[in-house]
Amino acid sequence: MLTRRKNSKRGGASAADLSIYDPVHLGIFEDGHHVDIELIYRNILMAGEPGAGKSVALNNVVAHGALCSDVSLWLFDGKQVELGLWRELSDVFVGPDIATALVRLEELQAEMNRRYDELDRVRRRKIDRKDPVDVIMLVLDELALFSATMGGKDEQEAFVRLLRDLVARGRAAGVIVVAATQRPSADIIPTSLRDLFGYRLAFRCTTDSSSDIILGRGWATGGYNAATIAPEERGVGLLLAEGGIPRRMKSAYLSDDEIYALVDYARKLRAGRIVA
Ligand SMILES: Nc1ncnc2c1ncn2[C@@H]1O[C@H](COP(=O)(O)OP(=O)(O)OP(=O)(O)O)[C@@H](O)[C@H]1O
Repeated sequence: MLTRRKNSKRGGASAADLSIYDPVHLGIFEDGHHVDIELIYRNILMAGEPGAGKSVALNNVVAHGALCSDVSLWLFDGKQVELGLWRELSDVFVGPDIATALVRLEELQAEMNRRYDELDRVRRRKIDRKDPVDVIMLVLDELALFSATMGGKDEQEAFVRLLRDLVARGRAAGVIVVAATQRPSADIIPTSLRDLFGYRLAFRCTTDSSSDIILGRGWATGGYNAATIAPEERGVGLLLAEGGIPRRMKSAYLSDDEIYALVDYARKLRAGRIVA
């Protein structure tokens, strides 16, 4: 048996809450279609210059996670304020503290390994909707603070090593990584890490090369270049889904008041006080 789900006080999803196996609404494409992404078994990287719209997009994903009866939220907030509104709903909240971040990532790695052992024991490849086990949504904002700013080189390298392992192997064990950075440079997002993200969302960048660091080499010369997004087009980005081509989209906007209302609602859902 896989671990029991922590959040599911009612023993399963009701019509009032969401599941991480449902698509996550991120915004709209420029042709007006909804951007609904399948985050289960995938990871997403968001990057772009300061003020381009990463936190707003991140909030959409965290909101979905918070409203799910099958998600544990692990929030790593290097700036302490971006994800702070969701803190009370999180199972784990890490501020700008590299030592704690490393301890928590090691715990998560151990949990992932344990889940793989159990899957192996029952001859399965991945967890699915029917398993009474939480999907762990690990949200990291701002990635660069953990991987390049705080702590010493050893700690930063350990952080990147652990993160790479979680992004590479976590999906089938129900670990989803959602990472954001305002520093799209090769030292923060090495290709070996970038390529593991099934979704990449590039908000406005200052250079063609930083756009390519997020999306992948060659997209800018092919006409998919986040440096061409105008500074005033906040929330506009290029979304690349594994195997596809980047598509221009605008993320849905959640005001602080809307986030507070969602936090209140999610708190009641998690306490089992709203049942369909
Ligand atoms: N989708 C959107 N619709 C409307 N306004 C938006 C949208 N996205 C961002 N904005 C506006 O841009 C501002 C900056 O966005 P956001 O905080 O998400 O940027 P950021 O990329 O996270 O910046 P930083 O890297 O400095 O944290 C928001 O406060 C909001 O006013």
